[in-house]
Amino acid sequence: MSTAARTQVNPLPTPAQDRRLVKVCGMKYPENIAQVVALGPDMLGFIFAPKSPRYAADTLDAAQMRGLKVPKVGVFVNEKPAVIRRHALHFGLDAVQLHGQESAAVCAELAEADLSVIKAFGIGQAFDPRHLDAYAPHCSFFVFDTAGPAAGGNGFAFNWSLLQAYDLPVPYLLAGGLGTDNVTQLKELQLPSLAGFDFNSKLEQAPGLKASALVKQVLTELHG
Ligand SMILES: O=C(O)c1ccccc1NCC(=O)[C@H](O)[C@H](O)COP(=O)(O)O
Repeated sequence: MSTAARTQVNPLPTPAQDRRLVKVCGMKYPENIAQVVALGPDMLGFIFAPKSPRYAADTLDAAQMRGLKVPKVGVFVNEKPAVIRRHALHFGLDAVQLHGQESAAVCAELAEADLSVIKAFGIGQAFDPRHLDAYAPHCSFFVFDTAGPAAGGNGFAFNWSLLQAYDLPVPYLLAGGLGTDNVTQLKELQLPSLAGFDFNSKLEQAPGLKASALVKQVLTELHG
């Protein structure tokens, strides 16, 4: 019999009108992962983009990852589908978040390989939902993040009111510069198909190391 740890499978959460989902992204260290999981986020994100200071492939513990009882989202930037699938298998990822210029065809290929796909889009001064039509059939969620110098983790917000134009059926997470300074605004935010929030650099002590007190504060504010 194999001694390899079996993978805990966690379906992505279902969006609900009265409860915004909270994803804590950019987790890197096993002990910190255990601390944050204990606080009850809806999803955790792990960065597999080599240029990121949150690059996690070398620090994660695969056995811990496979046993986590929270949906695990691997974040990739313009990575080859074969590499994405290898990481997904090794770390027991439940979903992949594509944070570069990946095509709708790449999303379809990964979805056909039984991975839940989250496609991220960087938003600058304008937003046209028609650019997303081809992605919709293959994605469980979108992420709308601030366009900036880095692929992600830029730490500042975009003009959220641009999302009033959103009219697709795919639920989305809002990202970019979310933290304890704007969580009260987030709580009141009304936007079409908004499912939740993706927190990252503003909850950190150092890149990839989340401050439990800050994570707890946003979870308490949003979930009570
Ligand atoms: O966080 C990173 O370092 C990163 C690097 C490359 C691609 C994506 C990355 N983060 C993905 C996320 O989902 C972040 O939560 C999102 O960009 C928002 O980050 P922040 O502005 O720091 O809140």
